[in-house]
Amino acid sequence: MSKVKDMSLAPEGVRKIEWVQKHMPVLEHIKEEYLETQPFKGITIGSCLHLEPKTINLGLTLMAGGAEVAMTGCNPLSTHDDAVAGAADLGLNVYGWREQDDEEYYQTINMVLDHKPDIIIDDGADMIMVLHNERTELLSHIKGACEETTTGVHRLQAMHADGALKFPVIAVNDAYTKYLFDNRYGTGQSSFDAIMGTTNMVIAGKTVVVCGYGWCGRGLALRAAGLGADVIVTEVDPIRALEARMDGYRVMTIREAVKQADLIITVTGNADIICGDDFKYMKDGCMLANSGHFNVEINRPDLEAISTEVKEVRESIEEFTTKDGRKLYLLADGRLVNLSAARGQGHPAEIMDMSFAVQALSAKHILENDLPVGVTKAPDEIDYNVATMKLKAMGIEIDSLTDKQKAYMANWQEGT
Ligand SMILES: NC(=O)c1ccc[n+]([C@@H]2O[C@H](COP(=O)([O-])OP(=O)(O)OC[C@H]3O[C@@H](n4cnc5c(N)ncnc54)[C@H](O)[C@@H]3O)[C@@H](O)[C@H]2O)c1
Ligand SMILES: N[C@@H](CCSC[C@H]1O[C@@H](n2cnc3c(=O)[nH]cnc32)[C@H](O)[C@@H]1O)C(=O)O
Repeated sequence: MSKVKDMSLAPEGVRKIEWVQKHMPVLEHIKEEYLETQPFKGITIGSCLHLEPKTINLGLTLMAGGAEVAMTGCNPLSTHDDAVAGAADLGLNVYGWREQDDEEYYQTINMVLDHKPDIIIDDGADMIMVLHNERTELLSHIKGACEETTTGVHRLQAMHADGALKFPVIAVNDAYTKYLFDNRYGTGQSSFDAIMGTTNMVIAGKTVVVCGYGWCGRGLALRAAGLGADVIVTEVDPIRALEARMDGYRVMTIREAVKQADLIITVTGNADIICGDDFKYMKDGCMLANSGHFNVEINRPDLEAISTEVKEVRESIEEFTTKDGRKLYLLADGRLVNLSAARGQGHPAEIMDMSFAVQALSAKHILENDLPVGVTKAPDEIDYNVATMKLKAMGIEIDSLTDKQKAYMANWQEGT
């Protein structure tokens, strides 16, 4: 069963899915293995992930392993209508279309839950919240869930601390082969890909402010500098602020940074990073984008409050004319620019290859182990497995420890 916008887009969707499959060798390897071993026979997996070709390939991997798979999107703007049509054509249950309103967004989450999933794969924890708040009759059926992103992990940890979480969750985000690559290099590349594609503007010579120097922020600052920007970082954590400074960026408060910015990218997972009077200090023409979470990092109502006119001047670009006559530009409604902008394609396939390999292996881990209720990291074995497969696919060989080296590392008596 499926609910998508236009099934005539299926051939193009299938073409795009086939393209990413050529660039996701680790997931393809797991798919072949699952086809043989059928770890998910008789199991239903429900996912709430950005619906685009790479995610569909994860769905196909789980289906190859014997699962009934039902998928919906985790963001109202990020679904690719051709990819979901292709997915439906290839036998997945898929519910979603681009530009859903809030009601439709939660309706399609419920459509997935109607399949009575045993395992949930979530991104941002919206599906897990619906399960705990509205579909409590399904809770006892759930064997566990995997969470894709930093903020989802934070929400679930907070939920567990309150005693509210009712099943085990694997924090896929916290695997090394996820955040070190996806959050850093993935967000760094795909955000600029989307910003440049959306605006058709140059980055070189611009002052780019990156708010938040976590794993995503590090990637964004690195790519901004590589593109020739003058990079400013804002932080609230003194250690990360210091790291940003020593990595070569200017560090200052947001109030100072907004005065100099040509482009501001928020990537904190926090709310109200740009709000209130911040908008009053911005230069005419300043562009605003978010690559963090939901649409709360840039406070749109506060921007509207100082504006006399708002209009879409180019696809995924809104122009706000302020009362004092400046023009400020908000990209993709302040939602994740790399996925929500019409030209956002999300992370490169080679990156999602690793993130989704961790997802596919973690889902199997949930089935095969009696995990405690709570949020746990994916086992190191999964991480090393994925890294080893990725290196192999890249044709890279590395050394291994000799017995003598192992003995030396385990020894505490030998000194100078
Ligand atoms: N766009 C994408 O594709 C993508 C990919 C991965 C993660 N994410 C999301 O991006 C966000 C960041 O993820 P991360 O892994 O980098 O998290 P992280 O925890 O490593 O980093 C977040 C940083 O933001 C800082 N911060 C918090 N409040 C701040 C404030 N008011 N001003 C300045 N800095 C502040 C924190 O101190 C921290 O250093 C999360 O919401 C995550 O879910 C998006
Ligand atoms: N659902 C929330 C949460 C942030 S999504 C951030 C996650 O998106 C994931 N992501 C980035 N690019 C892609 C992609 O192309 N396909 C699927 N997921 C992606 C990435 O792993 C990251 O952890 C929201 O939309 O606001």
